[in-house]
Amino acid sequence: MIDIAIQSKKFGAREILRDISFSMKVSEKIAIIGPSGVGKSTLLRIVGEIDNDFDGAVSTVQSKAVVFQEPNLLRWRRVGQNLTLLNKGLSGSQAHEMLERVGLAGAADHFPDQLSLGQQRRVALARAFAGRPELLIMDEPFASLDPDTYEAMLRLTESMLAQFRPALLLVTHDRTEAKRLADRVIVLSGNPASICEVEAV
Ligand SMILES: Nc1ncnc2c1ncn2[C@@H]1O[C@H](COP(=O)(O)OP(=O)(O)OP(=O)(O)O)[C@@H](O)[C@H]1O
Repeated sequence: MIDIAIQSKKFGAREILRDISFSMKVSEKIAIIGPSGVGKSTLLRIVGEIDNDFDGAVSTVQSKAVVFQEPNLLRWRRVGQNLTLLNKGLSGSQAHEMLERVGLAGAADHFPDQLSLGQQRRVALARAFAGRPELLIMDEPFASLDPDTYEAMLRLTESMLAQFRPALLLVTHDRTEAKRLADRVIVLSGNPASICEVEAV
């Protein structure tokens, strides 16, 4: 169980989040939706322990991975090394297998810039799942993809979630996507933001 209990998050004098509490069961998938600027990414950064400057508490999760909208690959390292450097204990052949899993067999020795943006996002997905995370955090991972690539990425993510079964905390603008990927949808609204609706899918 991962417990999130944020009493307040401020940037300077401005309060962004207030009284946001929920728990995630093992392998539970939760989507966070809400208007632009409401505080979705701020919430993810707190849960991901990237931002510790808030009032409240979140469970410490030993093994977590974060996928952002940008693939955020190390450009000067080969694709295979992008997987092994960030996942201690992952062998070169295991990295190969993960790349094969995302449809990129043979890409291990390429540099990220030699791949398309869609392929780079697949690498980011392989890197995230390679560590077998207990919690996967995704911040609008499918934004600005063309429709075919979008559908392919969504399907790949669905099948990897089913295979590896991490808990998922996903931020998206898209309610349909939220319902497709998540067991529960949490809607944030207000200023400061709090939970205005929780929808079981
Ligand atoms: N480091 C920061 N310093 C000051 N204000 C910040 C900082 N990061 C975010 N904010 C502000 O906090 C508010 C919430 O931002 P956040 O990025 O969490 O929103 P969001 O819901 O993820 O938006 P979007 O859907 O557009 O990505 C915004 O008003 C933003 O300007």
